[in-house]
Amino acid sequence: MDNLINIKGVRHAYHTATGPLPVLDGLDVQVPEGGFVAVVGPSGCGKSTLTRLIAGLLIPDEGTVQVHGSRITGPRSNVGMAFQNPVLLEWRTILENVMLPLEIVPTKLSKAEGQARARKLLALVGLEGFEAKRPSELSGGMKQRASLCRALIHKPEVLILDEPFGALDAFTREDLWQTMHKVKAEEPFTGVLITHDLRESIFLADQVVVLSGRPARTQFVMDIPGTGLRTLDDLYTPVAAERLNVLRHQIEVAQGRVPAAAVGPDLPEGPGRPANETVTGPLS
Ligand SMILES: Nc1ncnc2c1ncn2[C@@H]1O[C@H](COP(=O)(O)OP(=O)(O)OP(=O)(O)O)[C@@H](O)[C@H]1O
Repeated sequence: MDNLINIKGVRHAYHTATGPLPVLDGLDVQVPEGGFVAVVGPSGCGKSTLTRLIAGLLIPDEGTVQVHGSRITGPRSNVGMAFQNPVLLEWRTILENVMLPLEIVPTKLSKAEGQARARKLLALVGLEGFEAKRPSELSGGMKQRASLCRALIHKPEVLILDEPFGALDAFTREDLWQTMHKVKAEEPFTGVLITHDLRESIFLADQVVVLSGRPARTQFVMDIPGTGLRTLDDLYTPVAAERLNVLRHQIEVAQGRVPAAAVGPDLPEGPGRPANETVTGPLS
């Protein structure tokens, strides 16, 4: 499968009042068309910076960021984004909030088609009947569902999710994970998920990329084989437990709490074994 997103050898420093702050130092991430990659790593290592690169909001000092083979040179409209804070506009209904990108991003959809699509997406995430409500009438989880619909309304080439479930309670979060699987089946997208939750990463993504501490490089890549719907039971299997162990170990390496050379937990043999669990360098 061709890579829709191709990030190679990216280095970047922010210029701050106290001098340059190197944030990325050898970032390699590839996302095939229709793929869903989760990015995990220590706090402040540069995960959100990676999303800005994909959205074209930041041009790297070195290396390349390509989408569909074209180098990104500026902000891109064909990206959908959802964040930890859903930021819905109180003076608009939920339906109008979901339709907002259609007023900003060039689209071939008529107003009626846009409205029909917004209604379809809201029904898909379980918000049928809430179209005329205001954001303050919705729970945190419902707002996040609406935010997801808004991110998808214009059929973006890439969906970027920056910790969208981070502020939700555990049960609501798990509900949203299952909704995400449903959405992906009905409205296929190419996605990049930033998360601190390793369970979330292996439940949702088909590849997990671990970044090192800042300045971040691609430290470890784990494929999560198997496509299609996953159930929460899949998180309680021995294979899932081993994957979480391996990822937790990699995070400890990234945090500098254990040396990189330390031997990680063993992975089970068999069909569920991640394809490249021993990869400790860049993807390429
Ligand atoms: N515009 C900016 N100017 C200067 N420094 C910045 C800017 N944006 C981010 N930083 C710094 O760059 C580093 C990486 O930030 P980034 O938000 O990408 O990390 P993160 O991995 O997403 O963090 P977290 O896990 O805490 O959400 C941090 O030290 C942050 O303070």
